[in-house]
Amino acid sequence: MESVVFTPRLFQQRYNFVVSYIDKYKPKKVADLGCSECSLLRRLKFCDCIEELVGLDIDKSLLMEKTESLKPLIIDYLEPLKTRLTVCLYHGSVTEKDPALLDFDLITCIELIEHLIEDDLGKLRDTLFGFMTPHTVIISTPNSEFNVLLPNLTGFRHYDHKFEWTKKEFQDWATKVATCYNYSVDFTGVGDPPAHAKDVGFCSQIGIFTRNYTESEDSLKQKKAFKSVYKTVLNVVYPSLHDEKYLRQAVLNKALSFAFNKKRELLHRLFPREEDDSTNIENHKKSEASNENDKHLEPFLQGNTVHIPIEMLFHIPKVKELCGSLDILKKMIREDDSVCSDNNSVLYRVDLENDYDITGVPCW
Ligand SMILES: C[S@@+](CC[C@H](N)C(=O)[O-])C[C@H]1O[C@@H](n2cnc3c(N)ncnc32)[C@H](O)[C@@H]1O
Ligand SMILES: [Mg+2]
Repeated sequence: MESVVFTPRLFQQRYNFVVSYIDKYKPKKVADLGCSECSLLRRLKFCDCIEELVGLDIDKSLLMEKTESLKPLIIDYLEPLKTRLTVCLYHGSVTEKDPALLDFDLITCIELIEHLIEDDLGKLRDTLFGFMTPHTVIISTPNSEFNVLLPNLTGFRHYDHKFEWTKKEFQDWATKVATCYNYSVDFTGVGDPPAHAKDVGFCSQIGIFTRNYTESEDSLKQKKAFKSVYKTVLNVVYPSLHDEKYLRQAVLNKALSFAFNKKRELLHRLFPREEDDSTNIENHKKSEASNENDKHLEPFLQGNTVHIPIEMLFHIPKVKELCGSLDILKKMIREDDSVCSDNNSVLYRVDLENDYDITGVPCW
């Protein structure tokens, strides 16, 4: 038989499906049940709208192995997120009720349900739709009708699967669940069948459940009083521009690296290395003359100090966007001990005779 090749690979198509859903509906609180090696969570970390991202799995060793990959990297500190983001991993079972998973906008179960014995599937149904009650649930599971197209497959697709359902079996189960817990459900899937076997349907079938009612504050409050049973494996808050410390750092990184380059450019212009002294002095004079007119927007040299006007730094689009007003930028610069400044300029003292500035860094 002609083998079926998925491009992108099937698991990636499942993740892409979730990411597209998130891009469209912008949920803020998202949880992935049976998150396994956290591959989906690592992708969801980059969805701007998500403020709280949670993974739950019963396999603690898998979670422990992957905690590092969900912690902020150096780049996350250098380029803080615009939104807040907290990432939590819990060790626990989808059959247990814990307030940590209440009040979510979206909960995904990607290739999870087929790993549960009948009794646990019943408990998941009750926990997910009767206790967690997120606004939306996305469940994916193998479509057993597709199996005839998978070469060399005997039995189930994975040794741990407890069942694999036809389209009708999944849709019957999902429709019953939806009716029972007051959700609506739509069906789709990923992994297109080949043209000659369209009837088998998608390789992975997907149900999207949407809650039909608004949860009352009272009901939520009662459930929040439940005892916690999940064990926290990871709880990290990503650096975000909502945090004054990271906002200040992001503004100063941008503004001061720009100021430093402007200082170098100015000194290059005024004192080209190949030039003789008389040209240097002429350049210097010209520069001082022109700067009288627009000192607030052009760097200039006065005595042995380079002035980089703060107003000029404020016109860097990113700096303007981040700090909003010139006064705030001035305050941030004034309060940073590592920067020498007066109220109008960032100042660099330079040792013109030796081509070095006072910090020992070559001037140009
Ligand atoms: C096939 S893997 C899921 C893969 C993952 N969702 C993905 O798409 O990359 C099934 C996962 O469900 C987890 N699991 C099985 N029973 C569970 C339960 N009762 N509670 C939580 N997780 C469970 C397993 O440990 C495993 O990591
Ligand atoms: Mg599976």
